[in-house]
Amino acid sequence: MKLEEVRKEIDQIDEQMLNLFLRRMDAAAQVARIKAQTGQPIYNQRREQEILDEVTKKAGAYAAPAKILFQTMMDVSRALQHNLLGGGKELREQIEHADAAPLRERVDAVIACPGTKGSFSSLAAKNLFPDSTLAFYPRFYDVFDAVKKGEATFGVVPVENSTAGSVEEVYDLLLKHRFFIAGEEMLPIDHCLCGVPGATLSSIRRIYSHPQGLNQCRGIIDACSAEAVACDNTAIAADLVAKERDPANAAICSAQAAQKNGLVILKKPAQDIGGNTTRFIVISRTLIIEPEADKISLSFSLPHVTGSLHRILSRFAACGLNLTKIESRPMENSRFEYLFYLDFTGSARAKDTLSLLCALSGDLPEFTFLGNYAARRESGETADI
Ligand SMILES: O=C(O)C(=O)C[C@]1(C(=O)O)C=C[C@@H](O)C=C1
Repeated sequence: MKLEEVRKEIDQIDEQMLNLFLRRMDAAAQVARIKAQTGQPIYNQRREQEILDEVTKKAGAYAAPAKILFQTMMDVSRALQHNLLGGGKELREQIEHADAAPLRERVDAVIACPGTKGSFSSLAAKNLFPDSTLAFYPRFYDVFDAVKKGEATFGVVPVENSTAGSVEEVYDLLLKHRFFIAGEEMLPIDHCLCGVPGATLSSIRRIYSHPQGLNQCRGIIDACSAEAVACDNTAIAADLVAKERDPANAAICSAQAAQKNGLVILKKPAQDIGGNTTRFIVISRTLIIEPEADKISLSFSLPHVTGSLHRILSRFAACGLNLTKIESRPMENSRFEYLFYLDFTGSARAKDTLSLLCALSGDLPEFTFLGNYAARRESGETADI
């Protein structure tokens, strides 16, 4: 057979398959109506397993891909049923009625930042909320606590760095509190190695910073043969070095934090890799979706079943949503079970995306919509505070 002839055959098969798929979806819609009348749940694991067992038995050499195909068909069938029965109604209402006032205009807001004046998070907060009041808390934990208690309207915390990777503690706190993400900022991070006046590169024996700062500046720590000492925050490290007045101590922090504490800069930039950039997020107890929001964050858990993550991701892809970040974190009180955290490009107000989110909220264990906000593609300026 010639290529053109085989392709003709494929076209015919596809047409038949498409018609059968449409019939299958109509049948699933009928099942949804019956389930609504009889009060049965949409997901029926036993029925799905029976179908998959049958497919595996009959598909011979193609058993594995046939299973993926049928499992995907049942995923979309369930999504249709959720939508028909108004699944995710609460989420739909929440998104449709979300506050849309821009962050920059919230002059009365109090912004919780980790560390002290000069911390990188506070520089990011100043860019995001130029006219708001900043309040400082020692640790990321305390920032989340301040937002939880209502002491602060929002919190600004780092989530990932281009050299050292994710700030796992912040992901864990976010997944624990299930706060919304209302915005993000990216900052070029130029670290300084600094000490008290009189300190030199050869007098340094201990270097204090947040573990992220230490990880981004391994080269200079090794060159000084110094001990790396972890602190809650880079600006707190600067404060500590200033108070101890020992020329053997140094901090890795921002130039602003060094200046504020009267420290001298021994090396700038102190980081190993150029273009060092950190991404920060704004955490909020209430859902805020600014008009230009184009990034969606969510989390869910998944059963340990072959292809379960792949199937979810393919549903996002089918909606035209591009995955920009995925993170898995261990779930509390369960061994080797994970919560997945995902960022996608997209607007939750777009019809198809909203339908997908609503369907997933009824379908996925522990599903949480974490927000829709304006993605930053370029680094912001490092503000002076
Ligand atoms: O048979 C059902 O109960 C259906 O809702 C149909 C169907 C399917 O698409 O085959 C969809 C969802 C259920 O989890 C099981 C099967």
